[in-house]
Amino acid sequence: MENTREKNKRADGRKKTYFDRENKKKAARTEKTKSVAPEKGKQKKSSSSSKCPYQKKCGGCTYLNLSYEEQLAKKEQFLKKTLKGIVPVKGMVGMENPYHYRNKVNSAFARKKDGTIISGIYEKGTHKVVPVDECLLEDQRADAIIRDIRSLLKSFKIMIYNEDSGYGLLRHVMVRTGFASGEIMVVLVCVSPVFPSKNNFVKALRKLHPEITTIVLNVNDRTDSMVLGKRDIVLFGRGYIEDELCGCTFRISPQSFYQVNPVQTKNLYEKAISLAGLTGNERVMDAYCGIGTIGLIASRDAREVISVELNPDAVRDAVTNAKRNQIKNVSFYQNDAGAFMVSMAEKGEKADIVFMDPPRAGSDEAFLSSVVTLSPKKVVYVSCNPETLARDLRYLTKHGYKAEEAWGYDMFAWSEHVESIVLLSKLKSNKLKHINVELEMDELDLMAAESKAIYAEVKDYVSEAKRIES
Ligand SMILES: C[S@@+](CC[C@H](N)C(=O)[O-])C[C@H]1O[C@@H](n2cnc3c(N)ncnc32)[C@H](O)[C@@H]1O
Repeated sequence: MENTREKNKRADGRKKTYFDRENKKKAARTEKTKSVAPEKGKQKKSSSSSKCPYQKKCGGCTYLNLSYEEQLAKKEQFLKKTLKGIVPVKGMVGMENPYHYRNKVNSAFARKKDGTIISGIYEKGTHKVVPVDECLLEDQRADAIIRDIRSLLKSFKIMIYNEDSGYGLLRHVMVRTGFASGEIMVVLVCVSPVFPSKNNFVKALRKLHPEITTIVLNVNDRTDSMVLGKRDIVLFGRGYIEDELCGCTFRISPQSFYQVNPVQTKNLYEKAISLAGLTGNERVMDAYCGIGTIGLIASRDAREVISVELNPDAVRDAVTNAKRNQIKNVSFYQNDAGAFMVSMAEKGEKADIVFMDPPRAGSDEAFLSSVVTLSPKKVVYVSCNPETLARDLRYLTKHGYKAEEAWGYDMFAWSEHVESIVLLSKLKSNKLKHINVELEMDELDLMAAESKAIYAEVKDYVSEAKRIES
C-alpha cells in the first residue's frame, strides 16, 4: 500500500505542491462531470477558491473566477470601449498556457511573532506579508528557490529586516528566469552589503538548486517602497542572465526592465515588426527601449535604428546586447525620451518609423509633438495602459496621424491588465495645404451675402478633400 510520504510525491520524485493537489481535484471533478452539459449562464465559471488560496489578500488576480476565454472577452471589450472612436480593435491574442508565465518573481520576507520566517506578497494596500508558497502566475522554479532560501535563512541565522524597528538584513528575494535559455538569477535584497557567511550561503543554495546561474546581493537601504536599491554586488556567476527572444540574445541585469511574459512578448514583438512593414531602407526610432529589444530585433530589417531609454542600467545592457548579437546599425542614448525627441526635432532630423513603448503613465506632449515634427510614415505604439494610450492617440490623431488598427495581447492572464499595440500612419496632410481652388476673377467682386455662399462652398470642398485624404 502507498504510504503518506509516497502519496505526497509526484512522478518526477518532487514533493506534491498545492497546485498539484488542486489539479488532481480538478481532474477528478472534470471526470465526474464530463458528460453533463454545463448549466446555461454558469458555463466556464469556476469558483475562485478552487484556484488560489491567496486571492482575497493578494488582490493581483482579479479575474480568477472567470474562465480564460471570459477574461479575453472582457479585456477585448474594455480595450474597444477605451479606444472607441479612435481606432478599431481587431482582436485579443491570448496565451496558449495562461499559468506560470511570469519570468520574474519578487518575494517580500517577514518574521512572524513566533519567529517563523514567511515570504510572499504584500497584502493589498499594506506592507503586511501574506505567506505564499507558490503562485499560479509565477515560474515554478523561482517559487521552489524562494521556499528553500527561507529554510536556509533559518539555519544561517540571517535576520529578516523589520521596517518598523529598522533591524535585520534581508528584505526581498527576486528571481529572474530566462525561459528560453534556462538561466536563473537570484537577487538577495538586503539593507546592508555585509551578508554573514555569504560564501557558505551561496554554496548551500547552489547545492539545492544547481540550475541557478548567478546570485547577486542588492543593497537597498531606502525607506520608500522600491524593491531594489542602486548597488549590486555579484556573489556568484556573471551578475546577469541572458535570454533569447525573436532570434536575438538579451542580457538582463537585476535592475533592467524585461517583459515578464516572454512567450507573449515574442508574439507582440513579431506583430510590432510586421505592422511597421520594414523594407531595409528605413531610419527607425525605438523610444522607451528598455534593454533594446524591439529596436535590435527591428534592426535586421532597417537601415538604422536610434534607441532611447532613461534607465542607465538598461542602456548599458542594450549596448552589450547589440555587441552580443553583432548588430552595428543601432545607436543607444540614455535620456528622457521626450527631451531626446525635442532635440532631434530641433536639429531637423527625420525618422521613417517610430516604435514607442512607454511605461503605464504613457508618453508626454514633448515627445508626441516632436513625433509630429519628425514626421515618420508610421508609428507603432505598444502600451500596457489603454487609458493613457487613448489619451496619446487622441493627440496624434489630431496632429496628422490616422490610428489604423489596434490589437490586444494578453500578457497578464488572471489580472485585469491589458497590453495592446496600435499602428498609426501619417496622413498626407501637407497636400491639404495646397488644394487648388479655381475661382473666376469676376466671382471675387461680390456682395457680402454672396461671399458667404462662396466661402461655404470652399469649406465643403476642403472638407470633402480632407475626407478623401483620410
Ligand atoms: C514598458 S517598458 C518597455 C521597454 C522595452 N520596449 C521592452 O519591451 O522591453 C518602458 C521603458 O521606458 C523606460 N522609461 C520610463 N520613463 C522614461 C522616459 N521618460 N524616457 C525614456 N525611457 C523611459 C523604462 O525604464 C522602461 O524601460
